[in-house]
Amino acid sequence: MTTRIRPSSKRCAVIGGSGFLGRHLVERLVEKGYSVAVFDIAQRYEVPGVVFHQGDLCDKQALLKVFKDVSLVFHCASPSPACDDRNLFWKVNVEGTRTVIQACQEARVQKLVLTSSASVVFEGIDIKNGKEDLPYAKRPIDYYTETKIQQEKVVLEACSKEKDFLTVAIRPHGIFGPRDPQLVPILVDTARKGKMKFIIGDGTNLVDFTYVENVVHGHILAAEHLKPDSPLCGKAYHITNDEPIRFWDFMSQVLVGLGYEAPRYHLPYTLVYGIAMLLWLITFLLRPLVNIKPTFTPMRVALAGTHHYYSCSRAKQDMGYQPVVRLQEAIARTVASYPHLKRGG
Ligand SMILES: NC(=O)C1=CN([C@@H]2O[C@H](COP(=O)(O)OP(=O)(O)OC[C@H]3O[C@@H](n4cnc5c(N)ncnc54)[C@H](O)[C@@H]3O)[C@@H](O)[C@H]2O)C=CC1
Ligand SMILES: CC(C)=CCC[C@@H](C)[C@H]1CC[C@H]2C3=C(CC[C@]12C)[C@@]1(C)CCC(=O)C[C@@H]1CC3
Repeated sequence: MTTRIRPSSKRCAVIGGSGFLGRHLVERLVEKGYSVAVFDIAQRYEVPGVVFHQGDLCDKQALLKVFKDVSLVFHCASPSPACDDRNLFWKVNVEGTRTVIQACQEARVQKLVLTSSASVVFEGIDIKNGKEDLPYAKRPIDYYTETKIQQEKVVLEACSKEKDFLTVAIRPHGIFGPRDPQLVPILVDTARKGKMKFIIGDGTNLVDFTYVENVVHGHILAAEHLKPDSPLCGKAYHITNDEPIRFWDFMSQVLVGLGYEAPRYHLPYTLVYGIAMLLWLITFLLRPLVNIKPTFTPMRVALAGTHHYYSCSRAKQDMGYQPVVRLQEAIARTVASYPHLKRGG
C-alpha cells in the first residue's frame, strides 16, 4: 500500500489567477506565506515565487500536473459576462468546472473554493438584504448567470467528508478596485461616448459594490475555516462591503472623481429595459452576419435600475468575516488607480 504524505495546507492553486480578482487573490496569498501556482489560459503578469501554468481548465491532464502536491484550489475563472456565447459559458463554467472537480479528486486536493456570484439568485426583480437561502433564479437573465447557477450547484454537491474533499462557494457582488477591466472602464467608455447623461428609474435603488480586497479576504477566510466539522461544507456565502449604496450615487462618485459629469436626467426603467430587450433580439438575429455588442443589455439595465443588495451575516457568523476596507476609502483608492482614464487623460 502506498501512503501519500498530505501536502502543506498552504500549497494552493488559483485557476483564473491571471484575472482581476485572481491576481489580487494571488498577491494576498503570497503575502500570507502561501505557496501559489496559477492556472489560466493566459499569463498577464509575473510575481516572484509564483509558478504560472498556461492551460484551459477543460483539460484534465493539464490540471492534474498543477494539482500535484496541492491541498487547496481556488477556482475563479470564467469567460467575461460581456461575451454572449452560450456554448463557451457551458463549456467552461459547467463542463470545465466538472473537470476541475474530477482533477481535484484524482489529485486528492482536499479543499475547493469556488468564486460564484450573488447574481445566481437575481432575475431582474428587487432583492433587499437577500440571504443565501433565496432560490436560484428560475429565469436567469443571461447565459453567464444561467451557467454560474449550474457551476455553483455542481461544486456544492461535490462536497464530501467521506471522500476527504470539501467545497464552499463565495458569492461576491459588484467587485471593483484597481485593475478591474469591467466596471470603471465600461463606465468611462460610456461617459466618453456621451451616453452617461441618464439615470434609469428614480435613482434610489440600492446595490452592493464590493471592494476587491474584501472579496479576497472572504475567499481566504473561507479556505481557512473549511474543515470537516465546520458549517461551511457545501455552502454558499455572500461576501459584500456590507454598505449598500444607491447604484447611481456610486456611478456618480466614480465619474466625478475621474472628472466626468454625473448623470442627471431620468428615464423610465420599463422603457429602457424594453429597448434593451429589443436590441438584444436584433443583435441575436443578426449574429450570423455581424457581431454587435450593445452597451445596454437587459442584464445591465436590470442591474442599474433595481435594488440588489445582500446580507453577509452568514459569512460573519461562520467565518468571522468583516470587510477590511470601507466603501468610501475603496472608491477613493479605485479612482486614484485609473489616472489614464481621467477626463482629458
Ligand atoms: N467582477 C465581478 O464583479 C464579479 C465576478 N464574479 C466571479 O469572479 C470570478 C473572477 O472574475 P473577474 O476576476 O472579474 O474576471 P476576469 O475576466 O478578470 O478573470 C477571469 C480569468 O479566468 C480566465 N479564464 C477564462 N476561461 C478560462 C479557461 N477556460 N481556463 C483557464 N482560465 C480561464 C481568464 O483568462 C481570466 O484571467 C469569475 O468567476 C466571476 O464569475 C462574481 C461576482 C462579481
Ligand atoms: C453591482 C454590479 C453587479 C455591478 C457589475 C458591474 C457591471 C455590470 C456594471 C459596471 C458598469 C455598469 C454600467 C451600466 C450597467 C452595469 C455596469 C455594466 C450601464 C450600462 C447601465 C445603463 C447606463 O446608463 C450606462 C451604464 C454604464 C455603466
